[in-house]
Amino acid sequence: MNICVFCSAAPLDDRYTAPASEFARLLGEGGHTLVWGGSNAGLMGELADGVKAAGGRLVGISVEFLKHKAYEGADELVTTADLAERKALLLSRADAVVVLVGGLGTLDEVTEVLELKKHALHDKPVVVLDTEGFYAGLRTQMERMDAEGFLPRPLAELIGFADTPAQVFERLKA
Ligand SMILES: CC(C)=CCNc1ncnc2c1ncn2[C@@H]1O[C@H](COP(=O)(O)O)[C@@H](O)[C@H]1O
Repeated sequence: MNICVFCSAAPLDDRYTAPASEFARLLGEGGHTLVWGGSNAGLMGELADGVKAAGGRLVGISVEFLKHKAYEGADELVTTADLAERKALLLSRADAVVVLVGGLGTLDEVTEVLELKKHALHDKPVVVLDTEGFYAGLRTQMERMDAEGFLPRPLAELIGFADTPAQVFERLKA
């Protein structure tokens, strides 16, 4: 399976990096391909290192203004002209999307994927690894949208939440 992962480009505390490394190991050992932003920065770099060490394939989709931070050692590295093109390519190369802890870049990416799914422009599974309850606030906000009629289809069809890396793969049936 080609699994697109959105996650932080920042160097993070062990309580965030350890579950991400476990996720990377399961992805690689499962014979999957990581499709990601192609950077060596922070958690993105650690994720790629973990997948590679576990024998997984790496497909990086970088962007012109960040290509100086591109990960060396990807099996395939594509550089897009801008962020919009990168987001489109990340999704088109994926069978499923997984969201690890992240900041505004991650939020931008997952929001776009969910908006496209809302409009039935794709139907790929989207699963959040909710490490340390990091996404509790976002989840509460989305549940309120769901409960109060802001979403045209049930939230549970758009996105799933997992507490552990193993649960992510159970949800993806991968
Ligand atoms: C120090 C430096 C120049 C880092 C390079 N920074 C980046 N390199 C590659 N992808 C990025 C970068 N910043 C944001 N992104 C994209 O946005 C997400 C990370 O943004 P954030 O840290 O969550 O907000 C990633 O999924 C990635 O696809």
